[in-house]
Amino acid sequence: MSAQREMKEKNPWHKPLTIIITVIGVIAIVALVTVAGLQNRPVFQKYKYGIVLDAGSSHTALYIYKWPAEKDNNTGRIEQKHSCKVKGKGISSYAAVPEKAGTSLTECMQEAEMQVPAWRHQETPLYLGATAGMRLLNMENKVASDKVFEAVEKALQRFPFSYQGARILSGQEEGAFGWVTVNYLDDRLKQGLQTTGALDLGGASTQISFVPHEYDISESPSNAVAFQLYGNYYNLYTHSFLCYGKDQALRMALAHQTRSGPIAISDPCFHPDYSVTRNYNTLYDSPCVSERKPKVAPLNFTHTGEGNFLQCQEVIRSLFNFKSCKYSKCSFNGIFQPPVQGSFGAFSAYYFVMNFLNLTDGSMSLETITNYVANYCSTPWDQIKKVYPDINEKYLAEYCFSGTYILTLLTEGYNFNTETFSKIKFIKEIKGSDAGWTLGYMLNLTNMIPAETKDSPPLPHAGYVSIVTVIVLLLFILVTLFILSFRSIWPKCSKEPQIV
Ligand SMILES: Nc1nc2c(ncn2[C@@H]2O[C@H](COP(=O)(O)OP(=O)(O)OP(=O)(O)O)[C@@H](O)[C@H]2O)c(=O)[nH]1
Ligand SMILES: [Ca+2]
Repeated sequence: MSAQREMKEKNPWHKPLTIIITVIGVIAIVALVTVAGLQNRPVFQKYKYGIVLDAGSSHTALYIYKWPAEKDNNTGRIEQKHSCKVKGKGISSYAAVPEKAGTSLTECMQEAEMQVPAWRHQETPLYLGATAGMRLLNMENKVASDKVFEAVEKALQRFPFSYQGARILSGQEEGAFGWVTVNYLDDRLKQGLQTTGALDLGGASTQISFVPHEYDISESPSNAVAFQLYGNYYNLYTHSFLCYGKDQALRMALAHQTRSGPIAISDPCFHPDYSVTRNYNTLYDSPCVSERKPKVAPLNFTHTGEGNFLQCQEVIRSLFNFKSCKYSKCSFNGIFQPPVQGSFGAFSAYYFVMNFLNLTDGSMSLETITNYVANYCSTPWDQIKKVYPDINEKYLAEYCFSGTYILTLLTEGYNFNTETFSKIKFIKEIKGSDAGWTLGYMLNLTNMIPAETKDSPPLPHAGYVSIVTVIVLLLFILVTLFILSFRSIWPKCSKEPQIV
């Protein structure tokens, strides 16, 4: 009995001190795990959302962006959650039936309703920005353009989001916001790194934006945009060429070849054996070419292909005016442009076309690419259709023209040479978000490009380290005390080695 009592007294588990040490130890471990967990927890908290509709000349696309709810005070990373391509053509094509411009958006807007949690709908800003298609319609027929906007506004206001308006972006905004998007997604702005230029080829206009090496803004102030982002200053050069998107450029090329009103043309920018009938009125129904419509012309003309890259380049060159330049340097049409500088991201139709032609591999030289396009253009149309049976024939027929146009625009228009051309990356998206002006537009309108940069965890780093160190020290002391109190009974518990 007394031996049992003695054992009990010696057993450290029966000492109040041991119990206290154990309790404190457990609390310390729980505290350590909690602090570490909170400090390093993944950012999967609630999100906020923003929606931008890109009403382009060829089609409209809806983009939903999301960012961590507690970080919308400028520090959270914004990413694309979802995109939806509106069926049919761009809103400017509904000039004669404006209501349809509104209803065309319904499906994508319903998708947005599903994508954004219902409890966030009311606070989710919704923007619509229209680009070159509406710029042209506005020039051509202001009343029709206003009606399209009215219909679009009415349609968008029916949805539960926080509608912030629909408007036409200036070419300068379109270029600058594309540049912001690319550099934001690449984390170049936050880190103050060298920026990347942005090349956007749309259907009706094309934009070039970059930070030049030495830039005398005063030479052409209308091409300059000054930014202060994350504490850094940027003097951006940007220009948008209306009518030089790939659809309007093709119109201009066809207009050039039909200027005398022939019944047939043999076009070097289309494949040999290609042949379609085109309507004169349809071709010349755009402010980019309407003034050049031949006085006397039949209703239609036969458009056949010839597949000759060099001659196609000649036709394309005729769309540019390289002669007049009142500045120190010009791109074309008398527009000031400093020499291209640094790396570039080329997106939208630059990407669609170069990706189709398998020319997005950065290691290919300008010469290889040119030879490839020349060879592609000379391939007969029947053969092309056989090789690509699943590709929309309208797109397929135009890749020869588009490839040649892209090369001519970049080299002779913007003056990229063999060396600088290799710094162009043809991209669709960056880290899961599409390259384009929409993200930059939303960042600007929601004031989400901050002056300060740091993501701050709940505790400052020094505080976190101190707390963890104190807890670890405490644990160490407790474990030592624990071992010491156990040692008092070890001799009894341990087995003596037995000599047999
Ligand atoms: N091959 C191919 N072409 C496409 C695709 N999507 C759009 N395009 C064409 O590429 C060109 C440019 O498209 P976008 O960048 O959407 O042009 P947009 O925004 O409608 O036009 P802008 O208002 O001038 O910016 C147009 O000629 C489109 O018809 C695609 O998936 N594949
Ligand atoms: Ca566009």
